[in-house]
Amino acid sequence: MSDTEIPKALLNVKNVILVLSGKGGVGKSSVTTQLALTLSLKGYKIGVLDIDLTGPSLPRMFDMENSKIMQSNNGWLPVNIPSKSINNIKVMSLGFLLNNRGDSVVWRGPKKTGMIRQFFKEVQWGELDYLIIDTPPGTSDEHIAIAEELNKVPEKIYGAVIVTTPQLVSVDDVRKEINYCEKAAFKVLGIVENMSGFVCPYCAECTNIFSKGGGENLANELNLKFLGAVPIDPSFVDIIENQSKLKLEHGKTLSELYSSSNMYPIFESVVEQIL
Ligand SMILES: Nc1ncnc2c1ncn2[C@@H]1O[C@H](COP(=O)(O)OP(=O)(O)OP(=O)(O)O)[C@@H](O)[C@H]1O
Ligand code: SF4
Repeated sequence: MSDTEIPKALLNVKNVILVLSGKGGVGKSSVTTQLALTLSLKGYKIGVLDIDLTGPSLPRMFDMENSKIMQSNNGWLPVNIPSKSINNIKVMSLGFLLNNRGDSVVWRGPKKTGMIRQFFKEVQWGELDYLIIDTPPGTSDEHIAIAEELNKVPEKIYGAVIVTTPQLVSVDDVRKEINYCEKAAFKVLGIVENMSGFVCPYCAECTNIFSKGGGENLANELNLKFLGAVPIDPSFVDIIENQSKLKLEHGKTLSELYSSSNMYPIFESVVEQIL
């Protein structure tokens, strides 16, 4: 059953960026948060929509696990990230609608499709420069629903960032994701190779645990932009998962913490290449 109603939630959204990966756990949500933070520090108004329905991880990554969505007369109000220094990122996630943190979402396809349509109709983003959508891994019911909604407003589709790890198994799955982008008429903005080597926190030596270069080779082969290699970096997990603790310990704001992190220059370069 298809629905022809224009996605009202995108009325004042200028551009939509999708973050995709063939496999789970390769760092899609982490890349989504880094893109959002980097773009916000450049002054853009950002929305982040977590469509990873069965594993919504953005509330944790933005340190907003206890947040709840408010309902207005016109729909759902997304939540501002809890930061004094960053006031231009709003987030919507199924995680905010669950009663308990540990609740699982075991839904069949039509229910997932219904929820995605509701996200595209109900969320009151207000004016946004970029809406970044974190998707589930692979090509599933959620991907079909996203493509159907976005293709009603093709002028808003900015493109897709594909995330992979360097190994061949992950890289092979990326080909399927690129195939999905072609079918859905999403421009591929480029490939990010995440977990590309491990940076030792003691001596800063980089060891290639999961090999290296798979993402870059694939980008070259398919004539796509290689946006950058992101190493496995314990400080990255720290910034993402322990924001409250770090802010308290160091007396720093989130923007100070993030802009002084090892990740910032890498994602600044990624963002420069896609803008
Ligand atoms: N470059 C990195 N360095 C260190 N840790 C990382 C890096 N990238 C991701 N991680 C960690 O790996 C875990 C998985 O990352 P993330 O949740 O972003 O993956 P995902 O692809 O979105 O997963 P899912 O398929 O479950 O949605 C997280 O704990 C995250 O903090
Ligand atoms: S990279 Fe160097 S400092 Fe880091 S664990 Fe290995 S030997 Fe030790």
